[in-house]
Amino acid sequence: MQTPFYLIDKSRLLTNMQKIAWLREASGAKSLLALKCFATWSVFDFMAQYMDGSTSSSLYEVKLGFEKFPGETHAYSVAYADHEIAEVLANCDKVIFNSIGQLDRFDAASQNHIRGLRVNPGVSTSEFDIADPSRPFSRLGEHDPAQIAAVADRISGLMFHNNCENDDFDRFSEMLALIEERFGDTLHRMNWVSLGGGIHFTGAQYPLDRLAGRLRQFAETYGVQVYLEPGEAAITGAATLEVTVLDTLYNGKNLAIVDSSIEAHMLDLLIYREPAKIAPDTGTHDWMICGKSCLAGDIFGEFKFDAPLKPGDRISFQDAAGYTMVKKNWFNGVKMPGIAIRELDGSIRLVRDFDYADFAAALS
Ligand SMILES: Cc1ncc(COP(=O)(O)O)c(C=O)c1O
Ligand SMILES: NCCCCNCC[C@H](N)C(=O)O
Repeated sequence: MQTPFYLIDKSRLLTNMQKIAWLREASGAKSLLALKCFATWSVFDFMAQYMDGSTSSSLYEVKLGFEKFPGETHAYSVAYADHEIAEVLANCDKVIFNSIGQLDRFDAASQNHIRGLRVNPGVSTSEFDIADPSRPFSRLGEHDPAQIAAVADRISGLMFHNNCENDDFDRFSEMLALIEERFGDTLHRMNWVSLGGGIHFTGAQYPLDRLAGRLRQFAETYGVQVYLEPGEAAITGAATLEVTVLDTLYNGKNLAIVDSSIEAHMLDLLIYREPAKIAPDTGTHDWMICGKSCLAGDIFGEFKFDAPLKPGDRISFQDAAGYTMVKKNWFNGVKMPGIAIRELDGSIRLVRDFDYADFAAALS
């Protein structure tokens, strides 16, 4: 198969899916895939056997979830436009407005729909200012308990999303306690509550049983159906980006140029200034792996290999599912990676490829 391509490994995906299904069984909490993180719909039918549906950040995502991900479809967006709302409502089971302004604006249009409101509790676990939903002056949700209580009879649910890559159960629990303290009265008036994404509960060491107990207790206290919106937790470790070395140079360090680009194919890493990962990253030969775009800093990272790299060598970058395929772009006209799936029986099939016509069609 011609590189570059993303390779989704269903057996790795299954490990996460089984934990998600266990959590639902043990806690009653439903999990909806956050399509902003992962929207590769060829594996939606597989994931839907373990998850309860999908949630979205836009009209197009909600349509994709409604069409391709069996189960419930939640609609959320930081802001809907007037011309979008009818189509949004036609493609969802619940709509969650980001602000009271949007709830008011679309009050008549959404009157016969199940409606919710995003609440910003003012605390988060994000270590990145750019990804901190509770950063100062955040636009992500309403924060004033009195104003939220005043519209409670027009909604039946609340959505909180304030965790970010949080693998610390105690921190999650403490933040939930703050939410209960601040918004408890309104929570008692709701039928459902989404606690968003960002909880790394599929991690190897995560105390899943404690999370299940806490979610069940929360649901019973307020008499609500709890939802989670895992993105990363659902697909972490489930895909690689497969690339080939095209050329090597030496400029104080060993450099290998591959047929891909971090800016075009793993952009999230560049945004957060994190290196890519390879496994194993051992050996006595140190190499910097670079992308083929013109960006001087198009560098995947520095890794260890057993032997010097040479043109034709294959490299797999790990963890290439979340916020990766959804952000791929046509910078420099670098060939967009295809998408392949490794089935549970080990066979690999290419489900999408991109060519010059796709590049040309992306602009006009
Ligand atoms: C409202 C909402 N739900 C869920 C998620 C998914 O978060 P994660 O991929 O960290 O689990 C996000 C991330 O932006 C979000 O904003
Ligand atoms: N690995 C670097 C941090 C990633 C942060 N992901 C953010 C997810 C989402 N956009 C959010 O805002 O919670």
